[in-house]
Amino acid sequence: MPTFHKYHGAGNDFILLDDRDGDLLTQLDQPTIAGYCARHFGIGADGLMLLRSHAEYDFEMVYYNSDGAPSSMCGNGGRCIVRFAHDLGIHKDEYNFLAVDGPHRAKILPNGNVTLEMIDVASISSPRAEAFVLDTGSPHYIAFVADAALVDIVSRGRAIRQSPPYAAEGINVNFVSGDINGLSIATYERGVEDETLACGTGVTAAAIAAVHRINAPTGDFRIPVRAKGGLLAVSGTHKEGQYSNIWLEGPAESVFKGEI
Ligand SMILES: N[C@@H](CCC[C@H](N)C(=O)O)C(=O)O
Repeated sequence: MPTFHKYHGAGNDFILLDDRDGDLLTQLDQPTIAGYCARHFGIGADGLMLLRSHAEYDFEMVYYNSDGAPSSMCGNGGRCIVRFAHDLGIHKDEYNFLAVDGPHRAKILPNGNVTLEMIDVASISSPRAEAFVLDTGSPHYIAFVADAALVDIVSRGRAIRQSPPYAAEGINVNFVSGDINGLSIATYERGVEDETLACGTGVTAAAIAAVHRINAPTGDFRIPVRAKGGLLAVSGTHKEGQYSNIWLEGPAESVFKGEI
């Protein structure tokens, strides 16, 4: 097996593999990926990604949750794979890569942060007061609470994730406090089945839900979001319940590399 690389985005950590030669995908089955991601018996990570060649894009991102199953979009993973591409010598002013939810643009900012364009959002439901469900590339349940730091994330998050409307497909569950001036968030992630220190699609969903919740007038927004593993920011444009030009910004850093 090749060299592996470990990255994190605000504490959401990933194993990255360079599969530009195209050999790895078929060698990796679910137990193998889950074994690499295992915290005590493996490398340890919330997910694993392959960076693959693509004829029309700078690269393709293939993402697996730590349970070893392929999953939907990972926002922090997308930001980390851009940093990984740069570290592999793929240098662009603006990256254009393909992920499971379609093409994404991204930039490495002068301060070292990576900003990633996320999919538009046009559909938000509210299953109960102060709760919102939306898809930002991955499905998210957002519950506004008085203080996200005081919530028992694993027990309350798991109960919602396993509840009848969501049990089959799964959902990521985020507890959020604050408002459009600044949010704090804690996330229970599907496919990790535990709390993670940050979740990029969850942070994006929380910021959009915060705008939606107050029925904000048409305009642009930029909301800092404090996750347990670091500070991110979400900017975008809101017009009559449609959210577009959404960018997720935050740290994306190399941790170490090794041989499997
Ligand atoms: N950590 C992620 C989300 C990864 C996918 C998620 N576990 C799911 O299955 O939906 C992020 O940063 O967005």
